[in-house]
Formats: sequence, C-alpha cells, structure tokens
Amino acid sequence: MALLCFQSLRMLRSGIRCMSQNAQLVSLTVNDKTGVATLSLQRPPVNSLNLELLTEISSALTEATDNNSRGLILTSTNDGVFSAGLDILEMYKPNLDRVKEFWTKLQETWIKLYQTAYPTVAVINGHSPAGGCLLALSCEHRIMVKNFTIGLNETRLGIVAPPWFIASMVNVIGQRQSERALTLGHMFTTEEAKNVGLIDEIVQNKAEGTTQAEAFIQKFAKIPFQARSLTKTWLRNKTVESLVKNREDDLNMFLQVVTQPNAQESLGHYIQSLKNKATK
Ligand SMILES: CCCCCCCCCC/C=C/CC(=O)SCCNC(=O)CCNC(=O)[C@H](O)C(C)(C)COP(=O)(O)OP(=O)(O)OC[C@H]1O[C@@H](n2cnc3c(N)ncnc32)[C@H](O)[C@@H]1OP(=O)(O)O
Repeated sequence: MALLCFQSLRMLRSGIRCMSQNAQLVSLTVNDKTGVATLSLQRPPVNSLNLELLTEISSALTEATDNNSRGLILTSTNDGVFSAGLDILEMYKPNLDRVKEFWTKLQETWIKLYQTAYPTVAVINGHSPAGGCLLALSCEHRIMVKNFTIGLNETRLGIVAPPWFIASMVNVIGQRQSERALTLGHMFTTEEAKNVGLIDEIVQNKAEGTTQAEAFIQKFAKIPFQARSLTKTWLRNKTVESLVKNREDDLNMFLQVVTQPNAQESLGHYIQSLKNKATK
C-alpha cells in the first residue's frame, strides 16, 4: 500500500497519470505533458496472451482513444520477454466455448491495434515470438533492445500462422523475406531483425527505447491528426478488411486446424519442452 502511494506520488510529480484503474494484466499510463500513453503488458511470467490479457489490451486501446492520446507506446514490464505469444494452454485440449472466445478476442485486439488513429510504437524489451511479434508488427514503429529474438515461429510448433499474421509481416518486410522466415519459423536476432527491416531501431535498454519512441511520436506533432489517421486507415484498410469480412471463416479454420490430432500432439510436446527447459 505504502509502495503504491509512493509510486502514485512520484508519477503525479512527473506528470504521468494512471488510466485503466481496474486492469491487472496491463498498466496504462498517460504523460499529461505529451499526451502519449504507455501500455505495458504485465502478465507473469512471460506475458503469454490468454483471453484475459487480450481483453485488457483491447480495453486499454479503446481507453487510449477515448482519452485522445497523441500516441501509444506498447511495451512489457518484464525486461526479458516482450510477449511469449499466444498462451499455448488456451489452444491445448481446449474448451470449445472458451477457445472460440479467445480467438474472437485476438481478432478484435489485432483489428483495433492495427487501426488506431494515434501513432503506435512497440518498445520490444525482450523476446517476442509469434503472437508477441504480431503485436509488434501491428505498431507503426518498432524499437528493440539488443540481444533478444523476434519472429513468427509457428511452423516450428507444427501450427500455421493465419493469413492476417502473415500479411502483417509481409507489409513490413515484403513477400520474399516473409516467405523464407515464415516457412522456416525463423526467430531473428535483434541485429538480423534490423537488417531485414523487421525492426526500425536497436537500443541498449528500455529507457533508451522509450526516449526514442517518444521522439518518433513527437514527429507527428505538427501533422494534423485526422489527415494522419485517415492516411493510415487507407494504407492498412485492405489488410484489415480481409479479416473483418471473414471473421467467422477465420475462426472456423482456426478451430479446425488447432483441434487436429497432430496439431494437439505438437502443442503437447512443445509445452513439455518448455517445462523441461524451465526446470533445468
Ligand atoms: C485461415 C485461418 C488459419 C488458421 C490457422 C490457425 C492455426 C493456429 C494458429 C496459432 C497461432 C499461434 C501463434 C502463437 O503465438 S503460438 C505461441 C508461440 N510462442 C512460443 O513459441 C514461445 C514459447 N516460449 C519461449 O520461447 C520462452 O518461454 C521465452 C518467451 C523465450 C521466455 O523464456 P524464459 O526462459 O524467460 O521463460 P521460460 O521458457 O522458462 O517460460 C516460463 C514459463 O512460461 C511458460 N510459457 C512460455 N511460453 C508460453 C506460452 N506461449 N504459452 C504458455 N506458457 C508459456 C513456460 O512453459 C514456463 O512455464 P512453467 O514455469 O510452468 O514451467
């Protein structure tokens, strides 16, 4: 309690205000001087995206819109893991109602993040596989701390990245590089990611990343907000529409693929290998 009070006091003094008071798995703050919001993922141990975390991310994105944020920085409270991607436990031996809700919430969150009116920057302060990479790809600018990895590694798990995951990557690094990376399930090092254009900047640590992210958002200060946001909408519309018009089909395809016995077997082995690694 005392710690909370100290933190709140320190934040108030620095002009940082806490939004989304009810959220537990994310924190959403806004810098009252710049209007820039920071959305931090805080679901230990590795920010894997389960239904509850996705729900909080989606609500926070709406709250940042309602609050007229000038921009949003997406990052993690865990210096080491940005996000481990989708929570594999949501897909392994799933409960049908819950897994439907989970996938529908993932679709909703991606659509929202991909289309925000405000500029978005991912400060990738840790590993960022699969769904974690998707979150970063959905932002307009990516700044990554050195010595981590990022990529869409689904094929390595015996599952498939859906078309909108693929499109998000193609839109950033192009067809040829995406084809190679996705079929191999390649995880790029920070350096490799910069070379291929998957990230825009390399930084030493999260603090430097945050400074650079604020500088990126500041570039839009003199660009009329609506002109900017409509331009972004039109640039991204085709990609988003391909999911918006086919959400039901996409859900059914996901259910079909993920419940296949061989996909379940692969996921089971993968969970076990992660657990074995963790206990070593
Ligand atoms: C037309 C439509 C077609 C549709 C087709 C649909 C097909 C399905 C598409 C599905 C798409 C999926 C995308 C995904 O995001 S899948 C998830 C991929 N994620 C990963 O591969 C990451 C796995 N994790 C790691 O590599 C590492 O954990 C890490 C992120 C590098 C961090 O390493 P670190 O050493 O810090 O931590 P540990 O490995 O020790 O992990 C700590 C505990 O966390 C558990 N864990 C890790 N990742 C996950 C995860 N993604 N989900 C659930 N749980 C995870 C790990 O088991 C440890 O647990 P323990 O403490 O209980 O042992």
